[in-house]
Amino acid sequence: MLRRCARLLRTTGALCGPKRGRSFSSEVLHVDHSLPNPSWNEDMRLLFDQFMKKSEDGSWKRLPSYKYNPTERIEDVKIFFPDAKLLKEQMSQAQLFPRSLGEGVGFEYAMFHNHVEDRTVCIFQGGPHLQGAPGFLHGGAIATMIDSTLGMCAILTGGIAMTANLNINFRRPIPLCSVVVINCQLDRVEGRKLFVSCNVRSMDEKTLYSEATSTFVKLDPKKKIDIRASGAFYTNLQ
Ligand SMILES: CCCCC/C=C\C/C=C\C/C=C\C/C=C/CCCC(=O)SCCNC(=O)CCNC(=O)[C@H](O)C(C)(C)COP(=O)(O)OP(=O)(O)OC[C@H]1O[C@@H](n2cnc3c(N)ncnc32)[C@H](O)[C@@H]1OP(=O)(O)O
Repeated sequence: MLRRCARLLRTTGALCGPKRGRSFSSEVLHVDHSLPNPSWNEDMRLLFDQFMKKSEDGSWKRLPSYKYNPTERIEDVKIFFPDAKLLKEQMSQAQLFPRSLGEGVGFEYAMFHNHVEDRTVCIFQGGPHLQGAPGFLHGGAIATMIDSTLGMCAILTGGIAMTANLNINFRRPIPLCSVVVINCQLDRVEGRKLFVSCNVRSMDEKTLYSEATSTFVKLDPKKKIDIRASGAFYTNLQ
């Protein structure tokens, strides 16, 4: 496993150190990171191909994923924000956390959604920069992917919502650089509350790594979100 991680670090160039500066070119904006790249191991590719096959009849759909929140989504979210200009800047400049690390060293994942069954599946290969206990994934990294997958499931089935509550049971440690499957479903809807749950299993489904339940709350258009509070963020970056 450690050898596999070392190979990953070499192929992705992570040992060369961090790159300086930021690029906001449209080329960077439009790279879909939920497609196979050289850092994906065989298991990841196999699962990806299996889900692409399942997507052929339209029951499953691959969810594209970018470093930035796609500004096409702005129509869906702008009713919640009083300042549309600031929102647009935020969505196109700030990076989505799970896509903010270099290729292969952090979160490699692809999600698929089934609209009929209200289910979202994420295939996830956690790279060497997500280490917690030696040789295993950090719990926060696991929580990030669980939250992201549950979030997609909630948003795609119920509309724009935020995580209000997240409970995770970590049953077994997840080996670094292994591939796991996060299986999410919408359990029920009560008013603005969307109850979702998931399990995280090994590729052969024999090992149950984690289980989680979560409540997402659909945003209320009457309650505006003021992102001016993150003004310091822009000052520091520029
Ligand atoms: C705008 C964000 C979304 C934008 C998405 C845009 C595009 C999507 C594109 C790509 C998506 C990419 C990734 C998608 C995945 C994302 C996953 C990440 C999601 C997050 O990482 S997100 C960050 C962490 N998240 C927060 O930062 C939330 C902080 N929080 C709040 O902002 C408020 O708290 C809020 C809005 C949650 C509710 O506030 P509110 O004022 O609208 O609602 P209110 O309090 O009135 O509650 C209404 C009913 O929910 C019940 N309720 C409330 N809180 C509860 C709790 N904790 N447990 C159980 N029930 C709860 C009440 O009991 C009441 O229930 P009842 O109706 O029965 O009385």
